Amino acid sequence: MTSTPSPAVRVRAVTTVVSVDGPLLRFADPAHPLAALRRGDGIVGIGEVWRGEFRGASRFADAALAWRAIAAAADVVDPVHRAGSGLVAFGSFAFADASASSSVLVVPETIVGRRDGVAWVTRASVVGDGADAATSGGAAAGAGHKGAELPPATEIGERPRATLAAATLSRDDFVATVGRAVERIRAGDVEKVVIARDATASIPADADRRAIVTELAEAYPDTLAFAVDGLIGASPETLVSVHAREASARVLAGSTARGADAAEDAAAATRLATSQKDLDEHEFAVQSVLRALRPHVTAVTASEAPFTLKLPNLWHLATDVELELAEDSSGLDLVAALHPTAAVAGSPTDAALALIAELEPFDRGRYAGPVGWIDQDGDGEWVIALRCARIDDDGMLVAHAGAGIVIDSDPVAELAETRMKFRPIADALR
Ligand SMILES: C=C(O[C@@H]1C=C(C(=O)O)C=C[C@H]1O)C(=O)O
Repeated sequence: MTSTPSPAVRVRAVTTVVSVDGPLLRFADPAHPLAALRRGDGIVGIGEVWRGEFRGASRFADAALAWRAIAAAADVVDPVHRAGSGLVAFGSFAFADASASSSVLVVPETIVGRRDGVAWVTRASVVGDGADAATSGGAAAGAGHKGAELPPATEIGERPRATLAAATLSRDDFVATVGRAVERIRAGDVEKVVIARDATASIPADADRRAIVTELAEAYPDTLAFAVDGLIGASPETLVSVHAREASARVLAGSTARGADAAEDAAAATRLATSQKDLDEHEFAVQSVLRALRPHVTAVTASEAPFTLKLPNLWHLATDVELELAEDSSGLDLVAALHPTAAVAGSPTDAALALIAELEPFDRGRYAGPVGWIDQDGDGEWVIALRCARIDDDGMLVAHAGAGIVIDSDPVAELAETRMKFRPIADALR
């Protein structure tokens, strides 16, 4: 089931300082961009020298193990020492253990990165006996490193236009499904469950995917704009960000639409911050994160009360969590421990997952799964794949949006909330 790398796969990664002006996405592949960007900085990847694919309940553990082996055997030259320099794999994981979607880690052949005014290029290749085992980048393997010069940049093409249409679950079906979820909560089966619906669109097969990432990044500057293996989005929710044994997470749960004018907007934020339903829903999510992290950390602190996070489409209740990592825990270990949080599954987790599998008539794929990157030290940045769409090679696009359902949820209000959560993708295609 798993393509575990043989210990012989040895990756050499050499990072060099370069000078880069303008959007990093110009260096990415228009058809298969790899990117993790915040306010224009971050990393983009080109090509592929190694890919691991993982499935089933052990996908996180298998990926963490595979990455440990790759990182331990790697030969890394990194004078830059910034988040995202050196050896890096992009990753995207399926939401459900039983998903038909595989989960992936991908080491690009080239990474162009920029942070705090410093830019770099990393060139990776597979060396030694494992060179034949590498994936599509095999042609470059063993061929020695190209120079540190930047890969070719190309102008980002026109943004493809398309309209998102409700898919498996119509709006009415969603309202009915939320109604059933509320009944099950009343019956005591779960405390909270996150119910999602799907929507599709079709873009030209040759559309420049980078244009969608660019639009998302510009419209939602406080998010991580990502593109990994066909999954493109802008997530406001940091599952965990790890740097030099310190980690942070941002828990979001509890949402309301932005107001039409300043007064209404302020009132909406106040209502959210004082709504017992939303505060309860938020507390489930925070507790699930703290519980999951405890075995992996030596210290953890969360803000006393949630704050209201303002996004262009929504207000969210948010709590930031800061932690110190125990020795030997990597970003992927934390991801494995955290997923699925109550923010995207519900509480208690197992009962909520069973109810999602029963009530949602589709496979979430990688929606609501972790997406991000990891480096040779286990550092990295992982967000929950929200406000995103999977775009296949033929241009078929599938997006999902969900809402946390608790005992006094109003199904019609939850439908409205999912509409707001589709907006980043819907607007990026307008
Ligand atoms: C499930 C989604 O969002 C999650 C659910 C939220 C909620 O129920 O209030 C808020 C933020 C996210 O944790 C989504 O965007 O699809």
